[in-house]
Amino acid sequence: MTRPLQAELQRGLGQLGLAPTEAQVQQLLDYLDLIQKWTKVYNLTAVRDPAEMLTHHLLDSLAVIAPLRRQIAELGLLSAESSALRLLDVGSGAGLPGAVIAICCPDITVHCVDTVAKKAAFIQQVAASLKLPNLRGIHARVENLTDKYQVVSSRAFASLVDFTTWSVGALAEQGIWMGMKGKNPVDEMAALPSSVSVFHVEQLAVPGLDAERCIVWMRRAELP
Ligand SMILES: C[S@@+](CC[C@H](N)C(=O)[O-])C[C@H]1O[C@@H](n2cnc3c(N)ncnc32)[C@H](O)[C@@H]1O
Repeated sequence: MTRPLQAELQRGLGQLGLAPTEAQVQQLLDYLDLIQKWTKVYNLTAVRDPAEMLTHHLLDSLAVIAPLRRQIAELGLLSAESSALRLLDVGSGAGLPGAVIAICCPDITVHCVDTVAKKAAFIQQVAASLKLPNLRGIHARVENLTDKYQVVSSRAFASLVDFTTWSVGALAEQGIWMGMKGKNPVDEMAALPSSVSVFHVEQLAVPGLDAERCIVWMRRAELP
């Protein structure tokens, strides 16, 4: 990782109001290095340019950290009884946003599921190399998972209907879905079944990225 990119990351973190430790910043930089190294062999992501990887992948994923922490606090998802909050990142690919969340939030247990074995193996490699005991890669279809998670996230995965339908079996009773999207996906939200309720659409500003981004927060609809 070159010095200008490091400076750009620090600037972006500041703009997002994040203050990770020095060790976490180093883990974020090492994570980018690992993606670049593995992408040469395993084609983990279409983005190859390091500067583009920083804005389109890393900063884009970092933009959800503060909103995620806010939702967890507001909804009381991290209660005194549960020692660690569990988050499932669906169709995680190279670990976006799952690995970034695991680095920035050591108090969250993050599982990244992907149908492609080499992608799940990459996550295991990231966990080992960066010494992240809270990160795990799972090689599976999300539809087949039965363990429960308080937060189920996805980025560049599928329509909101498919995302929620395929992952509902992994959502804890009081859990929430965090769908990362570009433009406000009005049509996708309108197509959601009555069993899913959107409780907040949150606009995001990603440093260095001139594009619309939002999070669609959803949960199970309360039955009448
Ligand atoms: C376009 S990639 C997005 C990767 C990453 N989230 C990102 O933002 O760069 C979508 C990923 O979903 C995975 N995938 C597709 N269907 C899946 C399923 N049913 N269960 C788990 N993963 C799936 C694919 O293998 C692929 O890695």
